[in-house]
Amino acid sequence: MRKPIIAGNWKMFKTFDEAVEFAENVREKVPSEEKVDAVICAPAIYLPTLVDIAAETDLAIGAQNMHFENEGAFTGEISPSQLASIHVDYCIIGHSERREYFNETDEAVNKKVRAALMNGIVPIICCGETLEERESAKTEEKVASQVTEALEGFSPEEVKHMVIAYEPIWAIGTGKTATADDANAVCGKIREVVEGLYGEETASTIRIQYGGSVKPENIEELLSKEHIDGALVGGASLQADSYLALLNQAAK
Ligand SMILES: O=C[C@H](O)COP(=O)(O)O
Repeated sequence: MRKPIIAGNWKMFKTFDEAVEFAENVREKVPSEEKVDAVICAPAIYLPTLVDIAAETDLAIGAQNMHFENEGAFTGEISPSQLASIHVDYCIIGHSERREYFNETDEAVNKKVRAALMNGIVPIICCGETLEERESAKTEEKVASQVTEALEGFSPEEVKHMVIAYEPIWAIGTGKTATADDANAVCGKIREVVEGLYGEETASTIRIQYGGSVKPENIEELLSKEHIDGALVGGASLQADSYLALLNQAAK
């Protein structure tokens, strides 16, 4: 049985004081990591402080993006080895907002996934279709191609340590959630793609999250589905109460 993973993605929200208050509030309240992996992916400038606050608790801290080189003349970028040097455990890679607004390509995603693993960071690899693609029945094709390119060139053992987040773009921040059955069908398709590339054992080990308007009211049904192993959560991860409610549901 796969352990659920609930990752909050704060995106570009919260002041420093709000971030600290949140982390201090939840750090002792998150369920045991034996039951659920609890992650907060915060703005980069807050990461060292949040890592300190979360130290020796069951809360893990992640980044929202990184470069694929460990160092170099890349003004304004943050490297995977820099994240590792402050003990960041996770990094979201290829979020649709990065693909759309910052031209992140599947090739860059693949390089970032490799760089994350080489630095001991768990990549949360995002994929998902636009509304137009869904309406023209291209969801599976789009997601399969994103996953295939992101996962190119790894060993089965490496792939087992990755997390994939299926986020239909039309469901992000809109209040529209894919039905649990639809989300499960696409997550099942992703598992099939992983199986085709890396075999049954890897496919049944890798964790696949759903993301897109997840909240305490719909998490239970989503997590009851065979292929959904957790959630990547935007809006509902910004308040301690709703974030904890999501974790507690997942830990049941
Ligand atoms: O990374 C998180 C997703 O973009 C979902 O955001 P949301 O829960 O606000 O819809």
